[in-house]
Amino acid sequence: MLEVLKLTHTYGDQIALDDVSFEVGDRELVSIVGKSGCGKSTLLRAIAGLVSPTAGEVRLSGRAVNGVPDDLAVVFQDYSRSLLPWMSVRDNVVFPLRRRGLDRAARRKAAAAALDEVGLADAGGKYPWQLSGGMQQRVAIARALAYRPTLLLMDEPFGSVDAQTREDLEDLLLQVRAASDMTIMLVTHDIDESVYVSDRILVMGRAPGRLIGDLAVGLPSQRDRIETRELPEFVHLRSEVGRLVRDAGATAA
Ligand SMILES: Nc1ncnc2c1ncn2[C@@H]1O[C@H](COP(=O)(O)OP(=O)(O)OP(=O)(O)O)[C@@H](O)[C@H]1O
Repeated sequence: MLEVLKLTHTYGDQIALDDVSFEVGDRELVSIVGKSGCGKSTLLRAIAGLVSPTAGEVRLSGRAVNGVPDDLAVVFQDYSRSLLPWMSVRDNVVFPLRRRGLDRAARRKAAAAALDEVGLADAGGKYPWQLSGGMQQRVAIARALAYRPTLLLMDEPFGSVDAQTREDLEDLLLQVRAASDMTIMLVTHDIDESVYVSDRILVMGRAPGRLIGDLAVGLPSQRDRIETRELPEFVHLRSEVGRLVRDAGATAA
């Protein structure tokens, strides 16, 4: 469903992405990991049509991406900037649905279902600033779910919440993923997280950003935050990804 073909991007004379190619299949959940500055966000922005690559191409469902595609949603790390503080939680979720051509009743119904799915059925009338960080990120996820994208891009979505909330949100991601047809690409610094939630992990090396690993995660689809992490396959894969990231360049993550 997604093809990234010989993608190169430079900022001035700095090469952020160098000849990156891969494909992602329908309903796959693929994580991108790598040290800080290796080009993960640039790659995600190029897939989202927010950055025009210097060379190469992104194709979504067979069509070249030249701007932000209609059937795409993005969840960013910084929920406080992505949610509109003057709108209720419900209206934040409803807002992008105008682009979907839904009438008012259908928009409200879709928003209520998505808020229910993320465990915030009763929070629709509240404002984002009345919620905890983890709840605000749930709202951002509900907004993406209500939109029913073919492709969901997540850029460090759990990077601004505490460790316990992060685990809850990882489980929420697994749960919403099981209940939908979305393909998901997740940028994360957290190798443990990448192994726990993904079907596949792409590892990027830095300076310039290249793909240095593409690993299948052969864990059962039913995952448990404690038991899955005890499985030998989990421990092995976490070490393998960790080694690739560690040996990829000298700059600290
Ligand atoms: N708008 C920009 N203008 C100039 N250089 C940029 C810009 N955005 C990113 N870069 C540079 O491109 C390289 C890749 O950045 P990018 O943000 O894609 O990496 P990243 O892997 O997502 O990093 P992090 O994990 O720290 O968010 C870095 O060296 C960065 O300094």
